[in-house]
Amino acid sequence: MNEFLDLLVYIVPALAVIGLGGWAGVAAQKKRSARPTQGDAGKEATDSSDISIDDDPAVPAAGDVPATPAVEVPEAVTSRFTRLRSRLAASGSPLGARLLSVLSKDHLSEGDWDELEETLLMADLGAGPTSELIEALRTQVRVHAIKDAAQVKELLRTELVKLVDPSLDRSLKIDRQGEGGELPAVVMVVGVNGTGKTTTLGKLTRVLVADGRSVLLGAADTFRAAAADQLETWGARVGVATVRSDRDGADPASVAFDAAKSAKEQDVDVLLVDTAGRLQNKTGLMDELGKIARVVTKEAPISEVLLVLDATTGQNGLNQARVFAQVAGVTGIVLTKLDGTAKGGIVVAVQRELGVPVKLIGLGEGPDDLAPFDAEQFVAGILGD
Ligand SMILES: Nc1nc2c(ncn2[C@@H]2O[C@H](COP(=O)(O)OP(=O)(O)OP(=O)(O)O)[C@@H](O)[C@H]2O)c(=O)[nH]1
Repeated sequence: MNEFLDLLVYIVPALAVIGLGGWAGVAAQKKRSARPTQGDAGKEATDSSDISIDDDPAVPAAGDVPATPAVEVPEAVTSRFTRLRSRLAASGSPLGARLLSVLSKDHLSEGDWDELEETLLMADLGAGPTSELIEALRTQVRVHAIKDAAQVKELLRTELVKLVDPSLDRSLKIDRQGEGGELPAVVMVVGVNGTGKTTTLGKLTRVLVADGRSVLLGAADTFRAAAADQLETWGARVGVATVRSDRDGADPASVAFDAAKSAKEQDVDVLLVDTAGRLQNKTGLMDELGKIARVVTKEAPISEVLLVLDATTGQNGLNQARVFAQVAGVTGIVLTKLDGTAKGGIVVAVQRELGVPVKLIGLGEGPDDLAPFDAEQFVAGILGD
């Protein structure tokens, strides 16, 4: 459903939220199926004896049965927007405030321009975009003799939005595939350790479920023992099953294959595949990603490969991005941990570097702290609007 984020255009202005209208837009659409068929998913056999589907994720272990159903309803768009927007503003405002305080001076000295440059570089905007922005601002301020602080702010907003590039297609490819829509969409997350891959998939699961889509999770992170449990817990909270191996260190490609097979057999709308964190310089592990993708593709083409990057890692994140993009065919970036960092400039740097758009941003550890990326709203957040 390519309209996933496109609908932001219509809904966000009314909500004035950092792109959360995208979720609302999704919910407004007619869906092929309402909820995952958990019971059915559980009945499906998988090829490998040690790979299983938690057939009734919403039901807790015996002896621990609560009186009320355990399945949660994801937080409503209207109640999360203020919280998320203020987080982005809080993390971005040191940058915005510093830029504006310098630009609002009557006369900008060479020292002031240097300070601006330094501020932008420290926000991880990257050398190229920084000099472009400084150049554009210098020209405009000089030519139009701009002194008024409000005018300066608008100028800065326009130039920053240009750099972030609102024209990029940021829609998530989560439509069913195949000529008659007989195949599920397959979304895979990749990235180095601890960037927030599992958490992002958990949050995304909630969004898709709230949207009325049936989802299956594939725990192909067999390296970290707790990763499959973590994913399973995320799924269980919203009644989504997880295909996983009961054996630590199992072949991740085998789990991914079984997940894809089950997703197809169960006719779910979207399969989300988690992968283990891996350093971009470990060739064997990077090759493993290719293998996972190849076996999944035997069942259904991969719709999205999302590279999950920790926004606080700066230049190092860019190095990771380059290698993952080459090896794993990344189609979108998820920038996590944007709460609590003033390094939002990485959005521009990573998009330029890869030619791949930032599609989602993580703004906290909470279950609903994920938002579609929107250039204007992001810049507004940075400027502390
Ligand atoms: N503040 C903040 N924390 C986040 C965000 N996204 C994830 N985290 C936290 O980052 C930590 C790592 O998240 P995981 O989802 O386990 O990361 P991972 O990439 O799956 O980890 P590996 O499988 O070990 O590679 C957890 O403590 C998450 O709660 C975010 O947007 N903001």
